[in-house]
Amino acid sequence: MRVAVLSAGSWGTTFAAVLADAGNDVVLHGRRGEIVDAINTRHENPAYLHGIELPAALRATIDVAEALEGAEYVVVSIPAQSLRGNLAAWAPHIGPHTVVVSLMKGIETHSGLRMSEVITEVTGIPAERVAVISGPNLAREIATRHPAASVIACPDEIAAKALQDACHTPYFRPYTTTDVVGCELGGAVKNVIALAVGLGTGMGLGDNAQALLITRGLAETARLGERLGGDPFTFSGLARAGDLYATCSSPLSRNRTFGEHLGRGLSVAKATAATSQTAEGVKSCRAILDLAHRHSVEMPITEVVAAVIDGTTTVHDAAAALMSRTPKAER
Ligand SMILES: NC(=O)c1ccc[n+]([C@@H]2O[C@H](COP(=O)([O-])OP(=O)(O)OC[C@H]3O[C@@H](n4cnc5c(N)ncnc54)[C@H](O)[C@@H]3O)[C@@H](O)[C@H]2O)c1
Ligand SMILES: O=P(O)(O)OC[C@H](O)CO
Repeated sequence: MRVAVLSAGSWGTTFAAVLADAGNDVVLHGRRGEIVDAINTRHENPAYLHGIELPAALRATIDVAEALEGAEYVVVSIPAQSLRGNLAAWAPHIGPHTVVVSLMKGIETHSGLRMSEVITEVTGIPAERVAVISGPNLAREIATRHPAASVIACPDEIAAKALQDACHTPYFRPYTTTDVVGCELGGAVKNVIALAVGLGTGMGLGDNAQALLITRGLAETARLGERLGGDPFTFSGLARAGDLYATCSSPLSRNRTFGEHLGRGLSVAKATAATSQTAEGVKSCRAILDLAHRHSVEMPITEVVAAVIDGTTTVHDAAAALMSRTPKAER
């Protein structure tokens, strides 16, 4: 398959390597000439995956039209809030039969739309040709070719199966589903829960608090997912429980690390300055909360994370607010 991957950040580069290892003809688009040159000549992305050898067959270009020329799949991996603007510029170069694949885990702030919804809205490509890949996929581990699994969600099962074949390698095992809503919400909300776990870790609240946040985080994600039409099975699957667990427990997670900075007393501005890569939960948490309010879904952890990020509460008041909620039955 001829595949374009936009763009050469940590997950874009890693997934481009997976696709190249699976035997596809992959062109990766990068915005910085020095990264593109390093990928083409040294087979390394020093800015995002320092010290990891990329497949020799993987090509990179700074010219997005060149990357998109003849692509059967266009894989998009940029910060969620920049998707709409970039897509509008890229759309004229995307072929009429191309399948667009989102690797992004965020919700658009002003519209509350999921990434696949932004893609269909901006490009006019029908939902049957828009797929989402989501799961416990810490980029650096996969780039190192450690084993991982993920979920390909697409309303068209045949399209999902074709993409599954295209990205299956000895170290990357993709499953398929038609539950796009459940997969995308799982990926976006786990970032917010990882921020909460990071907050608790930074404050030194211990492992019981971490388990509390992960488990009740899963419960509030399931409430939102169910209300928006997600499949209950997805809640226990790779794109929901699996990704939540990996992100909340790994020091590689940018969201968890961002939360840790806040828990140790850094301001949002200082934590942002200390974070060179995308921590999607920081911007998406307010959009997720707005979505929850619109659909009358209670999300107490997301509520306090959004308040900490907005600066309307302190991390200590946030923890106290969660613990002083009215006791109730577990469900
Ligand atoms: N890194 C991971 O382990 C991982 C795994 C699964 C999903 N994701 C998701 O993939 C998406 C991308 O994350 P990432 O880890 O590759 O981020 P990253 O910060 O490592 O890379 C971001 C990429 O987007 C480009 N970029 C930044 N701002 C841009 C803009 N305004 N317009 C166009 N391009 C811009 C950068 O040049 C870079 O190539 C996020 O939604 C993230 O949640 C990441
Ligand atoms: O580093 P994070 O927090 O963006 O998480 C990366 C992946 O989404 C884990 O699956």
